[in-house]
Amino acid sequence: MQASKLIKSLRFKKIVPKNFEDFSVSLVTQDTREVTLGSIFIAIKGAKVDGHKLVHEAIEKGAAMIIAQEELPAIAVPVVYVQNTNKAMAILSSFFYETSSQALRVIGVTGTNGKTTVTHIIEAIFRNLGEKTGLIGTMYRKIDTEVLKTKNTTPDIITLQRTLNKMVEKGVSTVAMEVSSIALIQGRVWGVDFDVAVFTNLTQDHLDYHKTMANYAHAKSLLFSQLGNRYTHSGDPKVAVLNIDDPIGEQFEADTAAEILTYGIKKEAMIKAANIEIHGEGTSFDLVVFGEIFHLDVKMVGLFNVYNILAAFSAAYACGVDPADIIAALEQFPGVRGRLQLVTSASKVSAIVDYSHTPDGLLNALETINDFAQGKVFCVVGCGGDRDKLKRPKMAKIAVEHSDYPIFTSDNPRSENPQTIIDEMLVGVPEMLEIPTFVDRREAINFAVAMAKPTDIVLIAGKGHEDYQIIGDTKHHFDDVEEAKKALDLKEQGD
Ligand SMILES: CC(=O)N[C@H]1[C@@H](OP(=O)(O)OP(=O)(O)OC[C@H]2O[C@@H](n3ccc(=O)[nH]c3=O)[C@H](O)[C@@H]2O)O[C@H](CO)[C@@H](O)[C@@H]1O[C@H](C)C(=O)N[C@@H](C)C(=O)N[C@H](CCC(=O)O)C(=O)O
Ligand SMILES: Nc1ncnc2c1ncn2[C@@H]1O[C@H](COP(=O)(O)OP(=O)(O)OP(=O)(O)O)[C@@H](O)[C@H]1O
Ligand SMILES: N[C@H](CCC[C@H](N)C(=O)O)C(=O)O
Ligand SMILES: [Mg+2]
Repeated sequence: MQASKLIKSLRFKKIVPKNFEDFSVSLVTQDTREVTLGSIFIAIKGAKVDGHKLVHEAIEKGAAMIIAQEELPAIAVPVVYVQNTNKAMAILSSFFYETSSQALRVIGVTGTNGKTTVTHIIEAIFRNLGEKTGLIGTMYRKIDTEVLKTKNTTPDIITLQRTLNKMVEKGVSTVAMEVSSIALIQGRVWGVDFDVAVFTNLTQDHLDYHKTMANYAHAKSLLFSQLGNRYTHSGDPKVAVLNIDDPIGEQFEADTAAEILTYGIKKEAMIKAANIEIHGEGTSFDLVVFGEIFHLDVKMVGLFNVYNILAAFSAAYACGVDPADIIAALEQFPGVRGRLQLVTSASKVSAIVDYSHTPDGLLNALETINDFAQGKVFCVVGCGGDRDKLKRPKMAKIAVEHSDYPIFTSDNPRSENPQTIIDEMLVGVPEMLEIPTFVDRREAINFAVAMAKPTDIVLIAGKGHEDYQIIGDTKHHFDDVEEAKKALDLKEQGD
């Protein structure tokens, strides 16, 4: 695409110099590390780095045009001044990648917990229909069978548009993507044409970033206001899928002009679950779809997973998929890696690795395990460094109140002192209780497994699929499932 054509998409701008020699744009990027000959570099004022200070580096690497929001000293290439480079980035990347999201069915999922799980279930439903699917979220970006690494749950808008574009090229038709609250505030999905937006739930997380729960809820609401009321490329109406049991779900009804599809268990919903029976190997329940009843036996356990299944079912139903086809996929779905993932052993002690890193997530995981545990429940848990500090005493209290043996440890301490994080967890626990604490997560897991007796369960919470521990700026290899297996093997050898 020619530069002159591309920057036409920015209406309010000043170009210096006014007349420039046109060129074919090789890449639009906000990152100097990606710049190649013929790129347009967009200077973003980030939390750590100001892209305006990196303009010379970008030009040295071949940038042929700069988009800026702050006055730059005279430079060798044309500069397009705009009011907000973040917005310009959204507009330019959408045009450069030819508004790929309009050629795809895009299902966005937001909420504190359950996004990764729900997007994986949605992906499985459409894949089961024989479609090529896309997935964007915490664990990876998936373009049909190709798996790409990811830094954020919701990537920056350029990476996102690039990924969507590649999906179109590869023949993908439906994309399930996690949309985090931070991404919504930062405009990482500006310009993305969602067809369906799903809300899972809202409980405490990320208050380090949003400061108040009201701000956090507002951030989530942006997905629903952004959904709009236009008809999709296929002529289907846009739909907001809302968990009606969560009071915030009800609030979001007023934030969108799209059609509403509600799901829930407690309140009167369009799509409901009833007669729920949870057992160690799975869950059975009746799915009530506008009054019509279907019986389901799924492999996932826990009431919260019934909510996740309802959310995914509703999203597919909103796209017009036949309930029988959705149910066929739901009954086969094996669960997601690192979400209540069972690690068994001959010693009959089991470990469960789960990504519960919020108070509500931890409570749900423990309540679910308590429902089917025959022996005692151990809970190895830590709290992330450089993340919401208010979660720490709350998660500690939940571990103490809902498990028989809580053990506190580290979970990605990042730039913080791990012992300080543990001390801040201990604030939530009555002083007379002696909680074993281990800064070294491996020691904590080994201790719990060594103490456990046959039929006991050791929940290892907070890191799920993560295969690293971030200490300072360094990512060390660390995998809870691997560690649990090693500890269980060691226990068997010792017995
Ligand atoms: C606090 C926060 O959200 N930070 C995000 C933000 O980074 P930032 O503002 O600090 O950016 P910066 O590093 O100052 O860089 C500014 C600009 O300079 C550019 N730059 C920088 C260095 C360089 O050498 N060259 C260069 O061009 C950068 O590309 C950028 O354009 O913009 C970046 C690009 O979009 C994000 O990757 C980054 O996420 C960081 C890694 C992060 O940890 N974010 C977390 C808090 C987050 O976003 N989490 C959510 C929710 C998770 C969940 O609940 O599932 C998520 O969606 O991941
Ligand atoms: N619907 C739900 N309600 C409450 N807790 C849930 C729900 N679904 C999952 N959880 C808990 O939260 C953990 C994380 O689940 P999942 O990865 O699906 O959420 P997420 O929203 O993608 O999280 P993140 O914000 O880190 O991306 C699970 O391991 C489980 O303990
Ligand atoms: N998306 C969440 C994941 C937290 C996972 C936990 N292991 C931690 O590092 O705190 C975050 O970045 O806050
Ligand atoms: Mg996720």
